[in-house]
Formats: sequence, structure tokens, C-alpha cells
Amino acid sequence: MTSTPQRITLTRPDDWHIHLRDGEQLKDTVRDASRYIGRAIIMPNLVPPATCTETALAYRERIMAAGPSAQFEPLMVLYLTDNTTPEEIRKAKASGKIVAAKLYPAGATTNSASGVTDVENIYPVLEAMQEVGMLLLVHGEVTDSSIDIFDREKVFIETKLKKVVSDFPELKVVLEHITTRDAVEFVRSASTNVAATITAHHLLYNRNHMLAGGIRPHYYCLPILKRNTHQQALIEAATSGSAKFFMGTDSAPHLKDKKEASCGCAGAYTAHASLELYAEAFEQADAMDKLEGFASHFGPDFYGLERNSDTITLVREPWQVPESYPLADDKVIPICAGETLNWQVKD
Ligand SMILES: NC(=O)N[C@@H](CC(=O)O)C(=O)O
Ligand SMILES: [Zn+2]
Ligand SMILES: [Zn+2]
Repeated sequence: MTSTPQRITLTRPDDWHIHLRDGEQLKDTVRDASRYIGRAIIMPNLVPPATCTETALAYRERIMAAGPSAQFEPLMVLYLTDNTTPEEIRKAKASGKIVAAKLYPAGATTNSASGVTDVENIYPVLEAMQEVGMLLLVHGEVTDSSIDIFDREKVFIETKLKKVVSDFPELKVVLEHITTRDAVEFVRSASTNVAATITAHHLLYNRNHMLAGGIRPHYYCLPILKRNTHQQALIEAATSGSAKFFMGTDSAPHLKDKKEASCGCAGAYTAHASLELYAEAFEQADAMDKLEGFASHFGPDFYGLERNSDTITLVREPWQVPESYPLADDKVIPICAGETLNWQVKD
């Protein structure tokens, strides 16, 4: 990586966790997501979810039909349910286009109602995944209503994930969008088969940004923003140079009125400025030299894929984020709407 204060050239980054949605929204989400990103792990929580090889591959076709930039490659993910079979895992793996399967504890997040009700129900499936080398991606929160929402990630790790990781030591596991010091410590102390993605918004914000001085629904996502000591642990992990932590934006668009509502949806839209937002966080931490590993190297290394061979350039040229972006025939409010970001990508 060559670096001057005003200009940084880095290996083309990949996004290891993104929601592109479906239907009319695809033309907008795909355009934003594919501007300079190479590969992207496409989340399968559609309505209905992409639970089998055919539906995942058909979804991939719809993404490609939406006209992404030439360098963009969607990597597909199977949505696990109580009824997923080991045969389906083998079929998905054989397709060559499905690289992972996603564990949504039923009811944990947006469109997770068909998720897994008890991880023991999918043990034969995890066995097959371990055998064929398919990654397990995890939304790591318990759904028990008696557990405080701010503790759900920590409790999931303690009561569910530790057991899975010890029962399937060869299974590669990504704990997605981590939000706590507990998750950082768990991932650090686990084997090299366990890694985590971290979003830009969890690096930039804590729960005060969402709740102090007024309630700001566009900061509401799951797992929910935590206190600033957790944010600090995430910043330390992302900028540590550890290959266990890499970029996954979790860009998750919802129409403006679905967020600004009496019961608003969880999810933050960041695909308009994914690397630019990370650059902001890394610059604040005085760690711009660590951005390339996090954004462009550690993800493909963990997935067992080649790093991208081309580069992009970030330039320190402040710009104002639009107040909204089009989404189908409506709009989405992005993170940092109307605010100034310091970095932009010049492809
Ligand atoms: N992160 C979120 O708050 N929402 C995501 C689902 C998810 O990734 O948990 C969504 O699909 O909207
Ligand atoms: Zn999630
Ligand atoms: Zn997500």
C-alpha cells in the first residue's frame, strides 16, 4: 500500500456482508453496492428467504440482471432453516456460486422468522458444511425475550456459539456484525477457523448517537449499537491488523417510512459510502495504514479466495452525503445523510 496523507491506493475491497433486497429495489442497491466493491456476500433474508440452491442461484441471476459494474461478483448464501438438509448443502457447494450458509436464530432480526429455532436441529447440516468446506455465517443474538437486548450477543456467544465452535472445530465460522467487547474477545481467543465482520456504523457510533438528544431511527440496526466502551473495543480490533476481523458493511436498506415509524425496521444503509465510512473511522483512529488489510486482504484470505488483483484509490476530498437516495420508486435515508465525509473513492 502506498500512502500519502491525501491519497491512498489499496487492493480493491470486498464486502463480506450486504443486503441487496429484491425486485424493484435491486437496480438501486446493486448500482450503489457495485461501484467499486469486488466481491460481496449477499444476505439471503428475502421474502421468502433463499433457502435452497435454486432460489439462491435465481436470486443471483436477478442481481446480475440489475446491471452491476463489471468487476462486481455476488457470492451467494443459503438461508438455514430447521428443515435444511445435508444434501442441500452438498448441492449448494457443487453449484460453485454458493459459498456459505447463514444461521439466523428464528426471530432475531429482519426477515428471520423462518430461521433456526434451535441450533441442535441443524447439527447434521453443520456436519455436512464442515465436511465440504462451506462457511457458516452467524447472526449472533439470542431471541429469548427475557434477555436484555443489549446483552443478546454476549449471551448468544456464551450459550450457543461456544458449543458450536467446539463441536465443529474444522467448520469455518464468521460471527457477523459484531458489536461488543465480548465478541472481540471470543473471536480473538477462538481458533483460526473463527473470524468476524465489523460494520462501519458500529465503528463510528455508539448508543448515544442513537438515543441522546432525540431518538434517531436511522441508527437503529441489529445487533443494536452498544455503549462507547464496546465501540472502542471494535475500533481496536478492526485497526489491530488481526486477520480475524474484516469488512462487512451490513448495508441494509429500508424505505424511509419503514424506519421513521412507531415501530421502525432495523437496518442502516451504508452502501452509498461503504469504504468511505470505514476510512473515516480508521482515520479517526490514526490507523489508515491498517485499512487495506481489513477491507481487502483478510476477507478473501479467510474465505480461501484470491485477493483482488486490481486497486482503487481513496482521495481525501470532502464531499456532502445526499439527504436521501432513490430506492425503487421511494427513498432510503443513508447513514451520514447531509453530513460531510472526508474521503472518496476514485476508481
Ligand atoms: N442489521 C439489521 O439491522 N438488519 C438486517 C438484518 C441483519 O443483518 O441482521 C436487515 O436485513 O435489515
Ligand atoms: Zn444480522
Ligand atoms: Zn445483515
